[in-house]
Amino acid sequence: MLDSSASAPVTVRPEHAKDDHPEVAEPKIGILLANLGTPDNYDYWSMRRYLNEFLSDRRVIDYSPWIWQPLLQLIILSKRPFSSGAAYKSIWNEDAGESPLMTITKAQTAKIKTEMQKRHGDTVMVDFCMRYGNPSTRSKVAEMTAAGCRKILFFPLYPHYAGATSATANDEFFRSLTFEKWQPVTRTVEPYFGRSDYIEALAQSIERAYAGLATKPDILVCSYHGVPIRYLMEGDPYHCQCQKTTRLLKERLGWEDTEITTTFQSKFGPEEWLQPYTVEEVARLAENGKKNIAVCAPAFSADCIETLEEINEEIKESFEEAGGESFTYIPCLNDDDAHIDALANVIDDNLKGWIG
Ligand SMILES: C=CC1=C(C)c2cc3[nH]c(cc4nc(cc5[nH]c(cc1n2)c(C)c5CCC(=O)O)C(CCC(=O)O)=C4C)c(C)c3C=C
Ligand SMILES: [Fe+2]
Ligand SMILES: [Fe+2]
Repeated sequence: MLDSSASAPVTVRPEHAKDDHPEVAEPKIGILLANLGTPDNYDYWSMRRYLNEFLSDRRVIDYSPWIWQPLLQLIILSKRPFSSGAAYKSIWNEDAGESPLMTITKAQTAKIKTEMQKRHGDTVMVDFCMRYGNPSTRSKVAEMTAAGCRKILFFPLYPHYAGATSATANDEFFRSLTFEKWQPVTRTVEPYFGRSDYIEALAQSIERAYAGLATKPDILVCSYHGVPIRYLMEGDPYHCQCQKTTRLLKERLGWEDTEITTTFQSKFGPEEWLQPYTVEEVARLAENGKKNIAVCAPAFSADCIETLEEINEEIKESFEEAGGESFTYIPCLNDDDAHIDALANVIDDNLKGWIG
């Protein structure tokens, strides 16, 4: 576990303090990165605990709990922990005893910490938390305030805003603040789906992947995690932000419309989700003669079950069964240097007035 509080906080006495005052830590600025979360293991109970917390979140599934909870507890959570557990097992980082999302989030945090300390020295403290599972948002907010962070910048690591991701991470952060006697000053970070440094990092990763291929793919499929269409109609801007990322990427790469497309994956439940669905679109592409495709996943800042298992196993299979010949998955930006630099720039832009 990455431990940014390894050195004990330096404590000072308030200037007017008598002996009956507690000591307080030297003030710092906390940068708390947040990702979605992940199970502690892939066994039935670890999976059930994780999925229960995740799928009970009303920002994710907004049905009335009177209808949803019996369905979730009695039907979904009696089956899905087995199938999801098997999917996690196929991608698990056995050496570290954790999921890829956890390993990559730790690597990102370590690099961002080095970069921020290079830029700002010891006035900043960098750490990460998860919305579901461990390390919890509440535990990290408590650690940061105890270490003297009188200001905290909370940064959900999603390029695009969605109620089911950024907003629920922020909700949990705000709830965590309710437990602090001396609440820090806080800010949350604007989505970065259109920033030129993020688009540049994406474009470079695609150019690198294409340079290593014998033949240029017929098309690049930008596969974003989906949400129900109803969420878009109720005002969630996620769809439009995803479309904009693809357009900016296409412009930066200097490509034609026919060389790149947007799709949505990971449909869950009976409602209609954003379309086209990746799993169907790759089959259609193969049937229409596009036998050589590449797929990237710009909505994910780190590879996870949805990219390593769903895209690179299920979606690839759908393409090949429809006659596709060559399927290249381009990994997420993860701890790529250009990505870390872009994230550090997002942090710096959001620290304005607090630092420098
Ligand atoms: C990248 C943005 C994401 C959006 C938008 C999103 C919306 C959303 N997700 C679900 C249901 C599930 N998502 C699951 C996993 C998962 N989702 C994201 C990201 C977004 N979700 C990530 C990064 C992950 C992977 C976590 C990991 O540990 O690797 C799952 C779990 C899959 C499983 O275990 O079976 C579900 C279920 C909904 C319903 C939704 C929008 C309403
Ligand atoms: Fe999801
Ligand atoms: Fe849109």
